[in-house]
Amino acid sequence: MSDGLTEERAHLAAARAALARMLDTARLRVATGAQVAGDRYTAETLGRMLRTQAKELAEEPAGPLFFGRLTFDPGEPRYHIGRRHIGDTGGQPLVVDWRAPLARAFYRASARDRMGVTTRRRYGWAGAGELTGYEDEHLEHDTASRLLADEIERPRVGPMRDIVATIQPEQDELVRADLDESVCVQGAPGTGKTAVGLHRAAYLLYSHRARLSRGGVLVLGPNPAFLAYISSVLPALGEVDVSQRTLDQLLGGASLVDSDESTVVKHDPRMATMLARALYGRLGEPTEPLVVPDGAYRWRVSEVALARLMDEIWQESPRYGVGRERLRSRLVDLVRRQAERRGLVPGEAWARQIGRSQPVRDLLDRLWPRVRPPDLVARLLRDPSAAADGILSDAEQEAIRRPPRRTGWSAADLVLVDEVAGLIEQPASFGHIVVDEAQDLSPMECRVIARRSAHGSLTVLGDLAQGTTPWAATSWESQLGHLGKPSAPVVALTAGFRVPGAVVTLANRLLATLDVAVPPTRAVRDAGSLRVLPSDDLCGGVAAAVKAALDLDGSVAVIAAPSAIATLSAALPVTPRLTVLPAGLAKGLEYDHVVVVEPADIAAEPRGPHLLYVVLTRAVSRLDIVHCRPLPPPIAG
Ligand SMILES: Nc1ncnc2c1ncn2[C@@H]1O[C@H](COP(=O)(O)OP(=O)(O)OP(=O)(O)O)[C@@H](O)[C@H]1O
Repeated sequence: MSDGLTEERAHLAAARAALARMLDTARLRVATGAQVAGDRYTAETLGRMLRTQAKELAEEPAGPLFFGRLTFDPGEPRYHIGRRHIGDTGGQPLVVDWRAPLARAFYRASARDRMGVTTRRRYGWAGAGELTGYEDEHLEHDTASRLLADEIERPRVGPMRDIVATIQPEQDELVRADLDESVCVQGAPGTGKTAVGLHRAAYLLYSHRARLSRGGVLVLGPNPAFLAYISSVLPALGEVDVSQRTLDQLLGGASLVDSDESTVVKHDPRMATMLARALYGRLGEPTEPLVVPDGAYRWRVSEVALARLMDEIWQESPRYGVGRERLRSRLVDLVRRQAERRGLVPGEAWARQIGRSQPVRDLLDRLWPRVRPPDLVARLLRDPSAAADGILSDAEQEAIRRPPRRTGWSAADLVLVDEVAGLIEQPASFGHIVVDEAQDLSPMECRVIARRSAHGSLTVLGDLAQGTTPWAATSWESQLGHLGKPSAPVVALTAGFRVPGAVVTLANRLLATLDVAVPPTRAVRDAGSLRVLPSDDLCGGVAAAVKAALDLDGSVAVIAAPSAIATLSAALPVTPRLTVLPAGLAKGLEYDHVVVVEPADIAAEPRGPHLLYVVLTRAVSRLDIVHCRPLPPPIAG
C-alpha cells in the first residue's frame, strides 16, 4: 500500500473517532433536553438530526466521510471535504463541510483560475466505506478525472442520491447563488436540475440557518412518486427540516376529480380576476348613518362620510381582511374626533369598546362582511354568471358550474380557495422555495407559490420542452411573472448527466419539432445503448426486452401509454427491480434500463410529442423502443 493511502486511512480513522465523539456529545445534549439545547424547538431539531445521523451511521457504519481534498499554496494546511463538518477536540477541522466557503474551490478551481489550489484530490471508495484509492489533479491543465467519470457512469438503483462529490462548476454557481436571489434553471433532461435544487436548499440552510429557520424551506415536486424518489437526498446531507410536498399536498384535501374542460378553465388566470370581482362584490353601500350610543351621547357618522371612508380605503387597495379592520379603526377615529370636540378625552379602552360595539359590528358586516374562502368559491361556482360576465364565455361558465348539492373539492377548486384566502390575508412566506418541473404549473398554481414567497426567494427548475399539462408554459418570462419574480435570471444547463449519447441524439431530433425554443442536450455520457425493436406482438416483444434487461444490473422501467398499462402489467413479472408506469408519471424519474412501448400511442396522448420527449430521456444506460405501429416521424430514422 502506498504511504499516501496509509496516511489517508489514518486520517479517516481519526475522522471516524471524532465523529463518534461528536455524536456522543449530541446524544447527551438531547438526553439532557431543553435546558442544554436552549429551547424545545432546538432540542427537537437536534433530536431529529441525531436520529437521522444515528440511522445513517447504523446503515453505513463505516461510510465515506470525505470525498475530496484541497491543497492550497505551500505552507497552507490541507483540507478534506465531506458531507458534514467533523472537528477534533482542539476545534481543528478534520473534514470541512462541502458548503463552507473554502470548499467552493473544490468545485470551481480550474487550470484557468486555480483559486490558490495546487492539488485537488478525489477518493475512490468500495461499497462498505473502504478507502480504496485516490486521484490527484494538479490543475496545470484541465484533465478528465476517472473517478468523476466513474461516478457519472455508475448504474442507478433505488432512490436519487446526492451529487456532492461531483457537482460541476456551472451547477455550483447555481447551488451557491445568494439567498436573496431568485433563479430559474432551464435544463435539458438529466442536466441535474433537481440535483441542483436540492443541493441549493442544503447550501442555503447551511449559510443562512437562522434566517431560514423562521420561514423554512419548501421543495415542491410534481407527484408523490417523484417526491419518494428524491426524498432521501436532503436527509443524507444532514437537512431534515425541509418540507417536500406536491402543490396538492400543500393545499390539502382534494376529494373530487373535475372534467378536463372544467380543470382547464379553473386554472386560467382570468379566474383570479373573477375571484377578486366576486370578493370585492361583497362590499356594501352605506344607506343609513352609523349611530353609536355611548352613555349620555349618541355619536353619528353620516352615509356621505361612510361612503367617503369606504372609497378612501378602496383606493389604498389593502387585502380584504386588512380593509375590514381599517374601516373599523377609521370609524372609531371619526367617533373619537366627535367626542374630543365635546371636550372628552377618550382612551384606548374606550376606542376598543366603540370598535366592538353592536352598531359598528353590524355596519362592518353590511359594508365589509367577513368572507370564508370556501363559501365564496362554492357560491361562485354554483352560479358563475355575475362574476364571470365579460370574462368567461357561456361554455366556460357551464364547464365550471358546480352542482347544487356537491360537497368536497377538486385540486383545481383548492387553488381557487387559496386565491381567495390570499386576497383576504397574506399567507406566511417561506424563506426559500424550490419549485421543480415548474413548466407544468398553471398560472393559478404559480400564484399559490408567489403568495408564499412574497418575502422569500425561489429556485425555479424546469424544461419548457417537457411541458405536458394543458397549460404548460412556453416562455419563462411569463411563467416567472406569474411566480412573482419577473426579473429572476434564466440560466440554461445543457450538459446531460443521465442519458447516453445515442439516446440524446434521438431525443434531440424530437426536440426540434416541439413548439418551444430551448437549447438541445449535450451528452456527458458515452456508454449506453439504444435499440429499436419492431415487433408483431407488442406484449411478447416487451416481455422479451424486460427479460433481457433483468439479466443485467440496475433498475428497469416499462413506460407506455396509460391504456396499455393493465395488459402489460399482467404480462410482466412482479419484481422490485421492475416498474411499469404510464407515460404521464415518468417525469423527473430515471431508471438504468427503460423499455418505451409503442411511441406512436404515447405521441397521440394530449401534449404527446412533449410526453414522448420526457419518456425517451429517462434511461441512464439502455433504452429499448418496442413498437408494432410505425414510429412517429422525428424518431423514425
Ligand atoms: N454533477 C453531477 N455528477 C454526477 N451525477 C450527476 C451530476 N449532475 C446530475 N447528475 C445525475 O444525473 C441524473 C439526472 O439529474 P436530475 O434528475 O437532477 O436531472 P434533471 O435535469 O432534473 O432531469 P429531468 O429534466 O429529467 O427532471 C441524476 O442521476 C443525477 O444524480
